[in-house]
Amino acid sequence: MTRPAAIGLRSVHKRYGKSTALDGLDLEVAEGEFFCLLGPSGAGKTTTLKTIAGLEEPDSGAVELGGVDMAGVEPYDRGVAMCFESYALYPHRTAYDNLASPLRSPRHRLPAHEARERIGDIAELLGIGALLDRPVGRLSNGQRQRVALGRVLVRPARAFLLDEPLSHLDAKLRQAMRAELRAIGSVRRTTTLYVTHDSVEALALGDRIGVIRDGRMVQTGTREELWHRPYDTFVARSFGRPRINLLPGTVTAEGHFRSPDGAYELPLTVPAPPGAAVQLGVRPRDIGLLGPGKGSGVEPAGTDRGTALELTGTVHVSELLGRATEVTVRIGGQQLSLVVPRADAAGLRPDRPVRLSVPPESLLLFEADRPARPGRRIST
Ligand SMILES: Nc1ncnc2c1ncn2[C@@H]1O[C@H](COP(=O)(O)OP(=O)(O)OP(=O)(O)O)[C@@H](O)[C@H]1O
Repeated sequence: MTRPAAIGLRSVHKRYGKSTALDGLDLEVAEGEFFCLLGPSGAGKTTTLKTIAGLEEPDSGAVELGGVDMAGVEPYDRGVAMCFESYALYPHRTAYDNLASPLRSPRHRLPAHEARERIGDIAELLGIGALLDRPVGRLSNGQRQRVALGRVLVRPARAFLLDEPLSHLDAKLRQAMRAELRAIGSVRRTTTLYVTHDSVEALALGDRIGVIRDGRMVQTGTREELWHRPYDTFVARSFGRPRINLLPGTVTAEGHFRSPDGAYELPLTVPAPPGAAVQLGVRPRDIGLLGPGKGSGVEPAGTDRGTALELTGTVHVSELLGRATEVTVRIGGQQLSLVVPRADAAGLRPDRPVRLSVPPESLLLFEADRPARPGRRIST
């Protein structure tokens, strides 16, 4: 028999007046898994956590923890620990006291020395070990946020529900904390549902990631699945900076992709219906720079470089991104963004022709976007 999911949401609906927060949300988080819920503002992420914690009742659908329906079960009895973005701490008490208070409740009471050890370990990993004697009111926002996170992680729970717990930290600390967070013993042992709108964070942390939009789960999967086999253009756009290039065009009778002005055609590896309006997806880091071009327009598939496809365009702009350069190239009426090592881009000049290589296996094909629905990926 398979174990029931640690957290299961079955077609959960939740409205606030006229606005729909959850629109039939399904979610399954396995025991011990670190699951990241990624979505833009207003997608329903916080509502999802509150519904699991029992702070909100679903209008319909079910929330299960360990296979048990939670309808009518009080938040306190659900055994989950939640950290809000707007954290509630006792400002006049020390950081230590704030961390210790969950361990004083009858349910989680620990012998004093064990509590001290646990608090010390977590404070150390969160980088607040030296601040334990300070009143929380005298800490920075970022320090306070770490105390709030520590307060959740310090007590045993069947699941941690974390809502943007690193949002108030500066970029450097945030990156360091990401690495630390998963190393914390209690996090390693405990099912964790982690909400973020930052795709880099989701990719770095999640065993699996769920992409949520308008109160529905668009896709769940590993980072590889979401990256290489995105369900639609919304998921494809959610990962990778600069964003994936999505080039509108049509499918020719021969099954090629054709740009709207006919400036170029590329052979496709997936069968698509001739005449269909599609979008070709290619990530900026998958495109190579072959060197200056001889003229503008199209060059057919190269034969000397294996199966790489070649395109010729003109340089529009280039922008430094640390050690790499983002180059925008115009091909007919379309623009394509690519990221190349800084040295490779050194000789590029605006309005000069360049030749690009595109590995055919990196191409993704999507239906055209419709106003209410991002185009779905077309696969074999
Ligand atoms: N208490 C409430 N009253 C009215 N509307 C609400 C309430 N809570 C949430 N909503 C609405 O429900 C939708 C989902 O909100 P939710 O806070 O779950 O989104 P989110 O993905 O967490 O967004 P953010 O990243 O901005 O926190 C939004 O349209 C929001 O305005």
